[in-house]
Amino acid sequence: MEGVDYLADERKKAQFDVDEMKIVWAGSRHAFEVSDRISKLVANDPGFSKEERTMLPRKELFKNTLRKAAYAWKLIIDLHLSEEEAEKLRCFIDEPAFIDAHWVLTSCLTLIFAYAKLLLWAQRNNRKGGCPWPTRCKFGCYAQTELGHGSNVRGLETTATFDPQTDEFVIHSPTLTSSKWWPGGLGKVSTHAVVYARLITDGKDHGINAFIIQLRSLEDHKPLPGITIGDIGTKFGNGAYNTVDNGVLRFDHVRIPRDQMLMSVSQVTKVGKYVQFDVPRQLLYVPMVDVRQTIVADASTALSRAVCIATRYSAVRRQFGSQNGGQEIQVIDYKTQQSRLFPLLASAYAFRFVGEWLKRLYTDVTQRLQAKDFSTVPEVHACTAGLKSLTTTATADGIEECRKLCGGHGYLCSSGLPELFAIYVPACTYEGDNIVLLLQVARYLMKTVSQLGSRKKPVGTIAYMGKLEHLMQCRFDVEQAKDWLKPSVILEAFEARAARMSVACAQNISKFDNPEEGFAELAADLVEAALAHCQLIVVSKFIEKLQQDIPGKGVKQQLEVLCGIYALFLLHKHQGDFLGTGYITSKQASVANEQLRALYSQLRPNAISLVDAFNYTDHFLGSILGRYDGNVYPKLYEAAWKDPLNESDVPDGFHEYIRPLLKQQLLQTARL
Ligand SMILES: CCCCCCCCCC/C=C\CCCCCC(=O)SCCNC(=O)CCNC(=O)[C@H](O)C(C)(C)COP(=O)(O)OP(=O)(O)OC[C@H]1O[C@@H](n2cnc3c(N)ncnc32)[C@H](O)[C@@H]1OP(=O)(O)O
Ligand SMILES: Cc1cc2nc3c(=O)[nH]c(=O)nc-3n(C[C@H](O)[C@H](O)[C@H](O)COP(=O)(O)OP(=O)(O)OC[C@H]3O[C@@H](n4cnc5c(N)ncnc54)[C@H](O)[C@@H]3O)c2cc1C
Repeated sequence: MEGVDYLADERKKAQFDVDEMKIVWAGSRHAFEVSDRISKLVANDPGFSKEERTMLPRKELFKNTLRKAAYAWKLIIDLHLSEEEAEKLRCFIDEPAFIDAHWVLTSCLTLIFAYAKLLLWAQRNNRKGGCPWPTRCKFGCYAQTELGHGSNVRGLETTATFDPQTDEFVIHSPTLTSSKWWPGGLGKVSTHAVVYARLITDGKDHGINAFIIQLRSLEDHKPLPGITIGDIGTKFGNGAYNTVDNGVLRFDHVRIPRDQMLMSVSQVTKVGKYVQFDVPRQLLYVPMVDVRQTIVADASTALSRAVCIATRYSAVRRQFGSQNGGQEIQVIDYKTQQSRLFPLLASAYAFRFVGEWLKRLYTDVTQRLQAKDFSTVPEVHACTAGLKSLTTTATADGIEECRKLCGGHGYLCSSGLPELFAIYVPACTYEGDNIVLLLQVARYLMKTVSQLGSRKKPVGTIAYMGKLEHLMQCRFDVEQAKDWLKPSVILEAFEARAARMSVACAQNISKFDNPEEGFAELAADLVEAALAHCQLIVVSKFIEKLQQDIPGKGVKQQLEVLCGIYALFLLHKHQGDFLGTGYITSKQASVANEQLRALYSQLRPNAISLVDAFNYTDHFLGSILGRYDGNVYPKLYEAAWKDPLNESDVPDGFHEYIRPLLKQQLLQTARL
């Protein structure tokens, strides 16, 4: 039945002001209003329908994405949307596209610009003359990864050899493995790319640098001479990331003007002299930090979508326990369902707040860079790398868990979960493989531990290492479940665990003659230590959030419950670390679990309202199971009939393949 709110009773149970929570989730009243307006604009516009996306063949799917992108672009111009509104439009259209890269390029929002802006900043500061970066009527992509090398950026093979005779670079792909492979937007759309290649002057290899290269004609869109480009093929999942033209690119001695090198860390003069600037070489990598912090901010959006679907459906779905012909039990009331679902709900909120914090940290770093202060680059690199790894792994796993939480119906595309998973899961790989990134955090931690005796005091997220003596000795000395709710207790537990794991790794590495050999041998332990450090950051930023003034009846109390669940769930999951490092006893661990169960019970009546606070439209959720009104069964039934297979009662192929078999079977039966 249309118009009935099947979840109304659940909504009545809320013990907090949902509208105020919506503002906390959005980040501010202004951010809420923009999101609310733009999400409704998209939801009410049939031009942005997603209904048939998982059923379209690749070519049609891709063309449809091009149509949506052009339509979105027109709306931005016609409605005079601001950058903030345009970014929300991109988010709520909910279709990964080449346009993601283009928007970064032209409006400071898109991916490529994120990469280019720091490089260009340095370029502006070190070089006179205009900027070669295309700003109008062009589409860009970021071409770093090659067929043979992705993680190992230093191992890239594409060459950029300077020719002083013509004042040009010759760009070349010397081997098959040097083919650029994966860049989004490259395969069919981009006219330009930022290409990472080895700089060679006078026969000498100066390592990786970035170049802006035109790839396609602006007249007929054909690849320019010497350039081979194509799409790399269909990817995992129906619809999903197949809306993006991830591409392959090869150069055959392509010439570009000298000023198309992004001279951020070094320069090549007209006579071919290589000049290294007085800036850290890592500046070349800083743009990756920009995209990683965006990915952290996006993780909470993807996870909250899955959690919203699974929570609403868990309140609608009933199994077992009917008495005297009454209704069965809502599956959300099973403790096992709660212990799988509620930590994910808590994680969505935790990732939201750590994402906000990371954005502020990153803004601070970019301001420092403008003032040529590079001191905080290592910390922001460790934070973005580590949090990108933690949040994307937890989100990808969380989406899959939400699918399972929805039982069989979660496996239908109409649940929205398979496609959400297929779109999201590459986040564990792109912009840095998650293990490779945790190893970067581990390097930072080992460096910090080795410098503890020096005068360099650890600051920022690593400040806790400054009280190492205390953290190595302290013991958790309280016994009651409610003690686990004290922020200072939780914080010390996570600090002691992280510090002890790092120190143990450092001690084990020191047993090797060669520290690099030790690092390689202990890599698995180092990844665990890095994860413990990152979890500490997330927990501590949640606790910091709670110290702010949070208006609205019951809002702060709900966030306290969520924070407790996030921290105690991690403690339960990684009990081995906490027990192994000797900070808590097994009795204290069991008391913590008791407290965790109590928090689940406190959360239960608020569950539906806590997901309503995400303020997602049914269009954005794209899920029958997650519908706001809970009207699941009639809509599932209706949707089944829209499947192309149901267009006729007798399927194509019946006469060729089924009928002869049936006849054969009939004959055999007759012979018997
Ligand atoms: C809800 C549905 C979803 C909706 C979709 C929309 C989503 C929108 C958001 C997402 C947008 C787009 C998605 C797609 C984007 C994908 C783009 C890409 O994938 S681009 C390719 C990215 N590639 C990588 O990330 C490669 C990973 N590898 C590396 O980063 C490095 O090579 C390395 C760090 C592993 C280097 O290793 P190594 O060789 O040991 O390093 P070096 O010797 O070169 O340097 C070490 C030195 O540098 C410091 N360092 C390293 N990285 C950085 C950095 N990024 N910033 C600052 N400093 C860095 C490192 O700490 C070392 O410093 P020392 O002082 O020497 O210790
Ligand atoms: C959807 C998608 C979009 C992308 N978009 C772009 C783009 O726009 N532009 C671009 O340039 N690239 C892009 N990429 C490429 C992406 O950045 C790389 O795939 C990523 O950096 C991982 O590198 P790799 O593929 O070389 O993995 P590998 O490094 O080959 O990883 C394979 C395995 O080896 C392990 N491994 C590797 N090195 C180490 C180590 N040192 N220690 C321990 N284990 C290790 C990894 O953990 C992993 O398990 C995209 C990728 C995807 C999937």
